[in-house]
Amino acid sequence: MADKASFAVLVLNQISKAGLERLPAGRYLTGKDLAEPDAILVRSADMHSMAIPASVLAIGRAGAGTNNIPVQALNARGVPVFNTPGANANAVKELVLAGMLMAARRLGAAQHFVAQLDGADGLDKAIEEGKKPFAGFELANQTLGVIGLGKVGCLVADAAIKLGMHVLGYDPDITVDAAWSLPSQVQRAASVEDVLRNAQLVTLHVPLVEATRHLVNADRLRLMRADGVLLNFSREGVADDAAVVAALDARRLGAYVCDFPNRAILRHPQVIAFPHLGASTREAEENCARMVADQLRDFLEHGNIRNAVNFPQVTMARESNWRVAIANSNVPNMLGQISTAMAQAGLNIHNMVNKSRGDMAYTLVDVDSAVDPSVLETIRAIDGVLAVRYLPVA
Ligand SMILES: NC(=O)c1ccc[n+]([C@@H]2O[C@H](COP(=O)([O-])OP(=O)(O)OC[C@H]3O[C@@H](n4cnc5c(N)ncnc54)[C@H](O)[C@@H]3O)[C@@H](O)[C@H]2O)c1
Ligand SMILES: O=C(O)CC[C@@H](O)C(=O)O
Repeated sequence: MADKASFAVLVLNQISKAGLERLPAGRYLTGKDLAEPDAILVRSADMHSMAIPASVLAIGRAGAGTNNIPVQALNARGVPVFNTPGANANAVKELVLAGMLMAARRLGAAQHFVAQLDGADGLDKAIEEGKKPFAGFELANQTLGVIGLGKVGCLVADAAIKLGMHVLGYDPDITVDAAWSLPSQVQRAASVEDVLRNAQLVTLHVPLVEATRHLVNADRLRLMRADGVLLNFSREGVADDAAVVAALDARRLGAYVCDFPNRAILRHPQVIAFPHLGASTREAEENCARMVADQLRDFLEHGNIRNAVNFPQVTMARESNWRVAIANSNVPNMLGQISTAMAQAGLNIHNMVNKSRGDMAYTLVDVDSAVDPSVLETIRAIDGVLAVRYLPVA
């Protein structure tokens, strides 16, 4: 297999020009209709039913959630799925703050009331009389529960503390970096139930995976205060929306703020819904596009893996002109077999890095001379090897 002089990148959603510009036209072809792409750039397009061409070496998600991508199936092909941790977190945080304020002060209904006034004589009286139903509550001194303390959850927790709120956070897998980034005032909850029982407002910031599907269900909703506010900026499916509507109708929940409208919640008077707007700011779209383009390029040209959801972080500075990148199952004796194949072909290993994550492992090997295609075929034939790429410096 020879070095690839150029790469074709299929673009499934609108990706900011700020990112596409980082794939230089001389080496990259980007477009919506490419038959045999080397990579795919995507935002929220559902790829589960898509036939992903065999030519695809990587997927780049300009955003955080990857539930629209068939990651398991791509594992079997040794294809990394990159995302952009934190690149849109501030945009989501700001919309969560807006959602909390809209719910606390009934701003949507109040604005609707003003919009339908006809401006006739007696307007001032109509305003003063009409505002009575819109008296709300202040966020300061309320308790906000944050479920999921990753990039978004940590920013929301920090902003809430700055607004004078008490914050109760829950994340069984919080990273050390995330924990360090949290203000010391954030209290640690023992469970989802603990958060729901003790917070007036509860905001969800977890990925949608099988373990988080209907994380907030009918039983758990019963733990919330009758005037409580639930905010879902995670994904449709993290809260059971039918159960949420039942709780709202039975006056066991005060309001639901949601970024994923569907038939169950549409036009409900106690629902404040946005059209999946969390990440839709100019800044977030540019941040995500730049980050994903850089990661994709580093992988396509050098085999480096940064921020893949299904592979370990593996980067190695280039010290030789001949690099082989191998994705394999995380099983014993893979490195032994790979290095034996290289040694038998008379190749001297200059530098090597191998890391694993769950079922997946990834190896970068720099050698001191050119690699014959037959060596790559030998490595490709090893049981457990999923993908092999040769990346000589052009
Ligand atoms: N509305 C939008 O436009 C928008 C924008 C960005 C992200 N999102 C959604 O928000 C999610 C979170 O984004 P992020 O950037 O903070 O991701 P992140 O990966 O930085 O954080 C997710 C956190 O959730 C935690 N978690 C997982 N399962 C949990 C559970 N059962 N209970 C508690 N915590 C759990 C993880 O440990 C992690 O810390 C994304 O996966 C995406 O679905 C939506
Ligand atoms: O791309 C978008 O517009 C939304 C992205 C957002 O849902 C995410 O998970 O990052």
